[in-house]
Amino acid sequence: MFHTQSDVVFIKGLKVEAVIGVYEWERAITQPLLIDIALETDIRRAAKSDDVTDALNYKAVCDDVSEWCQAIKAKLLEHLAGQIADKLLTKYASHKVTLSIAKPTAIQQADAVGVQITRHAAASSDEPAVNHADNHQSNDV
Ligand SMILES: Nc1nc2c(c(=O)[nH]1)N=C([C@H](O)[C@@H](O)CO)CN2
Repeated sequence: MFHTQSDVVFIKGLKVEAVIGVYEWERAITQPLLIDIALETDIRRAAKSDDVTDALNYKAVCDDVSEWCQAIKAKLLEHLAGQIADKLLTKYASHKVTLSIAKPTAIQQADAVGVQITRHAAASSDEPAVNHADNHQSNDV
């Protein structure tokens, strides 16, 4: 089954102080991280009900991501981003997450450095995997 809607719940510039970095001196301090998140999700139920319990709650996502960053104490931004994307897809009703994590104070000559990743939820077991190359007749874009 294709996902044809492209609704997104997003968070921009979430600031988290966490232990992050590969060098010895970085393991003894916290540094700021700036995090952007886009969670693809179907917002139609929340749009109709106007009830936050029907929504993918961005406050809950901010709280979780802050806590996970501080707990993981990753060396590489790649590791941190991968772990957080996996946790978001497991916990929240989203089939695709795009996540960027920047270290604004890591490189003096740069405004920020970081990584951006996109991850998809595993296809559910009751839906056979679809080979998109074999679906030329599909109206989905
Ligand atoms: N691709 C990456 N390169 C680097 C990372 C990283 O997480 N991913 N980290 C560092 C250091 O921790 C750096 O931030 C210290 O200034 C270097 N390169």
